[in-house]
Amino acid sequence: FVSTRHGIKSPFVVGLRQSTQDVDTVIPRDILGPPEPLKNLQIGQKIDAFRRILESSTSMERLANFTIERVSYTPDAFVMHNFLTESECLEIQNSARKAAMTRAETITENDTKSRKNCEVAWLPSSRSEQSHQHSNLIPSLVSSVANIFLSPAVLSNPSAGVEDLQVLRYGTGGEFVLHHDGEPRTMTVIYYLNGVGGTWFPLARTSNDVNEDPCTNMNTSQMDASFYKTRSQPQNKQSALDLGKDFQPRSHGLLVEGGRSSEEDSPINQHVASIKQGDALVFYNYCDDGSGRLNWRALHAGLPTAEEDGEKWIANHWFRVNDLTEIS
Ligand SMILES: O=C(O)CCC(=O)C(=O)O
Ligand SMILES: [Fe+2]
Repeated sequence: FVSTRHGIKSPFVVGLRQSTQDVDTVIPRDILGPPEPLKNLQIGQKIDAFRRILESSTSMERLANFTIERVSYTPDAFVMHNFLTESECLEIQNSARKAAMTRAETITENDTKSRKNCEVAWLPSSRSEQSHQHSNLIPSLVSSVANIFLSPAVLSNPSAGVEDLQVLRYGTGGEFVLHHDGEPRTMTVIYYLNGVGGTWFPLARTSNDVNEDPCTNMNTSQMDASFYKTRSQPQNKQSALDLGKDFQPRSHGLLVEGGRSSEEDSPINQHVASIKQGDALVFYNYCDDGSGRLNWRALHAGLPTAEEDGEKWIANHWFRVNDLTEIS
């Protein structure tokens, strides 16, 4: 991802659709979603991947294996099983504690209730900001994720980048109500740092069978249009909540749930994907059909943390393309 800083020009002419105005489609398809071979991965299929880990005790590099599994078609969503080691999960938690955690606030103005009982710390993503005490863990996660999940066109877009790592600690009952991660966050990565999950996508399609699509009975083009009317900042929270009101976790959409021991356990049903400590979820927030529109089906919530789960620790990495028009 370092190359984007040097401004290698993309060969594509791209531009983001502006608010609700109709403009000609100028974004090629297959840029804002998963590249090959992830694109063609079916639900239930896995591919093997690896990343380089620097062992801090020995300063030796080793390759760590993990698997990638598709968990939803719309939005495109994947779980990376065993992406982080336990000690890496603890390192991130400890760095967040040291950085001092403050009450989490969402980007939506005048809205303090979207996130409840949740604290946040931001840790630098860029290599140059790593202090001597810090390992290169976070920058190395950025490169691994970017190289696997971003298309060549996004990787070479000079305005593409990643935000600092946002670490969240929820207490019992802590939650984040239904929302869309919003513009210009093209891709979200959620790292599960202690095995507690509860991330729910009510509108996700997790089956090849169209009858099992939670949105079959919806007028999807109208949904698209109404989402578009309300997506401007501050996000209209009520309209987001309304979109999920007829649906239930475990029966509709996709629930990314913690607590089950291993990926070998067969899931309860197609609406549930199990994660454990060190797993990560990757999903795409834009449609990849050339329209440049946000995908309203990427709406999601962090469900209230159960008492028996105690704390829930996750971290978010938001990859973004700040200005697709820049390279038009
Ligand atoms: O808590 C979760 O599981 C999801 C968090 C989330 O969606 C966010 O922080 O944007
Ligand atoms: Fe989110």
